[in-house]
Amino acid sequence: MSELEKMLAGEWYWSYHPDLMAMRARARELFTQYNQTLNAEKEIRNTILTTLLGSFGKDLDIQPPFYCDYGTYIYLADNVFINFNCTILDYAPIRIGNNALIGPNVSLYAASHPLSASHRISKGSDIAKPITIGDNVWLAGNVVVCPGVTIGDNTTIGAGSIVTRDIPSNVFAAGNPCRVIRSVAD
Ligand SMILES: CC(=O)SCCNC(=O)CCNC(=O)[C@H](O)C(C)(C)COP(=O)(O)OP(=O)(O)OC[C@H]1O[C@@H](n2cnc3c(N)ncnc32)[C@H](O)[C@@H]1OP(=O)(O)O
Repeated sequence: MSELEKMLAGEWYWSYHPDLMAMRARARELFTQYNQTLNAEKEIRNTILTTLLGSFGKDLDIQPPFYCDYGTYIYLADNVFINFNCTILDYAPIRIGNNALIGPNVSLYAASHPLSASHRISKGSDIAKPITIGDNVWLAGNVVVCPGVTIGDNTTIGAGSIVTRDIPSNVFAAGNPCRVIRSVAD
């Protein structure tokens, strides 16, 4: 298996393989271009995002600056709004559903490393798990979503939360670690 195949299979892999570094360099060039665009330059933004992202739906609005590692593994549905300074480490697929509101300084991290220091400093010490965010979800400012987390439809995650475990649909959850605070009826 190549390092890319291992990464996408959720196995330990070496993220400094030249092929992976080249893919990340490509993403950096594209988001650097994107981050220099003006709000009125919608066609230029759309062209860059078409090259950068895995897929996206209608009416996407990403406010610069925006950062990601590959872009290729980011899949956005319709009517997604991403506010300033979002960081997405898409070493595994990251899916965001329809009508998402992503607050400022939100970070979605699919990438992780071992806690054992000797393993961490060896080659092959990277691992990634997908993140899935349902439809109509609001992640308030400064939320961090950890690898492998799924957040259900219609849920709100309060500002500053660190989401380490799955959160169900139709709730307000917050805190570090993020816990369900209450159900939210529509
Ligand atoms: C798309 C964009 O650009 S978003 C723009 C930026 N705006 C934001 O980031 C919004 C910031 N506000 C929040 O995140 C808030 O958490 C909200 C609005 C989601 C919810 O706030 P509230 O309606 O006040 O929550 P609610 O009254 O249900 O609070 C219930 C409990 O949860 C606690 N709580 C509320 N928010 C949080 C939070 N972010 N972190 C930890 N605990 C929280 C409350 O203190 C309360 O605890 P208590 O009962 O012990 O007093």
